[in-house]
Order: sequence, then C-alpha cells, then structure tokens
Amino acid sequence: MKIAILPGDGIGPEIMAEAVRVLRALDLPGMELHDGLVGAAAWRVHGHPLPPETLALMHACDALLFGAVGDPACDGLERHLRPEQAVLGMRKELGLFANLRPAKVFPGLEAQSSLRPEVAGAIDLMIVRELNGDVYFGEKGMRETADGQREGYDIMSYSESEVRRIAHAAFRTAQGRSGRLCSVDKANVLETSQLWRDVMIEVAAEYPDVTLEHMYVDNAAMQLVRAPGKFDTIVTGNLFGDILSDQASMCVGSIGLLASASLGAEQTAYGTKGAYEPIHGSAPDIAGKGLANPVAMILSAAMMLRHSFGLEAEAARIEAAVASALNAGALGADLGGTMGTVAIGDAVLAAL
Ligand SMILES: NC(=O)C1=CN([C@@H]2O[C@H](COP(=O)(O)OP(=O)(O)OC[C@H]3O[C@@H](n4cnc5c(N)ncnc54)[C@H](O)[C@@H]3O)[C@@H](O)[C@H]2O)C=CC1
Ligand SMILES: CC(C)CC(=O)C(=O)O
Ligand SMILES: [Mg+2]
Repeated sequence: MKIAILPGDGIGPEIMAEAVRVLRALDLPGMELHDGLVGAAAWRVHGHPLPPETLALMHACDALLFGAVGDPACDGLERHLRPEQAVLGMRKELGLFANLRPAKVFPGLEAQSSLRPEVAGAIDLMIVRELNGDVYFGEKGMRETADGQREGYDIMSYSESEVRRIAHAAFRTAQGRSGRLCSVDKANVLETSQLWRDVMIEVAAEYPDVTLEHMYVDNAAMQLVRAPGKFDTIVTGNLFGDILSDQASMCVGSIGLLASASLGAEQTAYGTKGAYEPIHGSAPDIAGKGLANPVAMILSAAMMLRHSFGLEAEAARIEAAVASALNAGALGADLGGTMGTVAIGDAVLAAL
C-alpha cells in the first residue's frame, strides 16, 4: 500500500499534515507514505511544477494524496511552468478521467450553509466531473487578429470515447446511489455539448435502472441554490464540473469540507489507482496562518481508503469521526468558528 504524499503549495502542507496524522492513527498494516514535490514547491527545487522525480513516484504508488497547488508569485511564469500544470499534468499522465466530488450537509451544520437551513439540510449529491478533456486540455494560445488586436483562444472539444467512458462511470455511480442521473451541458449552444448529450442518451440504454435527465448548465447553477436536494448524481464536463462543485461547497457550508477522488482505469493489487484531493486550491490568502480547514483533505484520505484500498470500514471510521467532531463544534473561521487547522485535526483524532 504505497501512497504518494504531495502537499504542494499554500495551505497544502498544513492540511496534509492533519490528513497524515489521521492516516497514521489508523495504524494500517503495510501502509507506506512517500513524500513528493508538486507545484511551486517543485518548481523552486527542480525548475518544473511536475518534475520527473515526482512523475516516477506517482507511477510507483498505488494511490496519491494531493494537497493543492498555486502560488501568486508564479502567475507571471510561462503557462507550462505554472504550479497548476502539476494537477492538470497528474490527471492527464495517470489517465484520471473521473472526478467524484460528493457534497452532503453534515448534521448540525445546516445553519452554516449560504442557503436556508431547511434547503441545505436536503443536500446529498455527487458530482461526476470529466477530468481529462474539455477546454482545459484543448489547444490554446495567443494570436493577433487582422486588425492588430491580441486574441486569446482555448479550444473546447470532447471525443466520443471520452464522453462514453465518463458516462459509464456516472451511470455506475448513480446505480450505487438513488438511480437518478442529471447530465449537465450547454447543448443549446455548443457542439461539444450536443455530442455529450447524444452519447449520454446512447449509454443510458445500457442502464435501464437509471433515470437520465438533461439540464443546461446555467439552469443547473440556478437549481443548485434553489433546490439542491433534488439532485442526486450529476455528470458534467471538466469546466462546468469545476465551477458547479465550488458552488455546491457553499451550499454545504464551506469549500474546506469537500473532498474528491480522481479515478482512471488502472488497477493495482489493492483496487483502482487514484488521486485524492480537496476541491479547493492553495488559498494563498490564509496560507501559513494555521486557519485552513483540513476536513476536505482528511475526507479525501477516507475516499482513498475506500476506492484505492477497499478499506470501507476504515474510510467510514474517518468520516464518522469528522462528522462527530464537526457536530461537537470543531469549526474554523470558514464555518463561523474559531478553531485552527491543528485543533480541528486534534478533534477528528479524538473522535476516531
Ligand atoms: N487542485 C488545485 O490544486 C487547485 C488549485 N487552485 C489554485 O489555488 C490558488 C488560489 O485559488 P483561489 O481561486 O483563491 O481558490 P481557493 O480554493 O484556493 O480559495 C478560494 C477561497 O476559499 C478559501 N479556502 C479554500 N480552501 C480553504 C480551506 N481548506 N479552509 C478555509 N478556507 C479555504 C480561501 O481562503 C479563499 O478565500 C490559485 O493559484 C489557483 O490556481 C485552485 C483550485 C484548485
Ligand atoms: C487548476 C485547476 C484546473 C484545478 C481546479 O480548479 C479544480 O480541479 O477544481
Ligand atoms: Mg476548482
């Protein structure tokens, strides 16, 4: 059970330290943790955000715990050297095309949501975000128009096979939940989305026990704050899924609460290889202050135990400890409390 520990930048190291404490407390036989550098932290040492040393570690491990990357000091670098290329590169290099982002309100935290408590209380949804395609990975560049203006461009595209494989992942996810799948696209405007919708409908024929509906992304953004409890499983593209999941986090209460699993086709001796990371970024505005909520990172470790190592009981144990600690008031500033990163980690450990 080899796990790559990739804290990254900003609050990444602070929240990773808490997740590692929780993992170590479980005392799992055969668990090995291997540290690696990603993002600006790697660029400062090796001159690249995803250096060969880290890539080799990623390939050698059964699962990866990833903190966050991003550093304002690097915003002026050429794009291929920016910290964010580490997370994009990891997902592409390992073929991690299915990003599962669960959003569920924790008992006792309904009032921390940006929504009314009775609306927030009904949230229990899963966003299945495609992670290897879309406008994030299309050809991009800067060119000059005929009248001498600068013009930036990013090509949005999806191939049929890319949509088909995420469709199967989403239908299977919906089967394991309530059997309702909502595919979010912009098929009224985008050809990419029309293909997405057509393939979703084709794949639906193989899952007669799942009810498929379609929703345009602008409406989905609205419905997510109007009646989020009506969603069960959402499947969407890379860009829309990125945006909708940040929005879902505030419906739950804080972006510091939402974990994710990024899975591909590769199987190890233990289960599906995957990378596990909070949905948030490196939060430079609070980095180094001990204020970051480590819950999303800790819950990402739980998702790792479930998906990559088949350790369901241990995953559930972490999730129960987090729910109990939050319910008992282990809240940071993001949730209206006063606790810092380490104190929240202590509370989770005490509840384990
Ligand atoms: N997977 C990754 O590594 C990601 C990296 N980024 C990068 O992170 C950097 C910052 O991006 P932002 O747009 O500011 O997004 P962000 O998610 O880092 O922060 C947005 C806001 O949420 C707060 N926040 C985030 N995580 C928190 C936590 N655990 N506890 C308490 N508050 C938390 C931050 O303080 C900030 O006010 C950029 O360089 C961006 O490119 C952004 C998203 C994902
Ligand atoms: C650097 C971004 C593509 C990462 C992000 O915002 C995300 O995956 O949620
Ligand atoms: Mg994001």
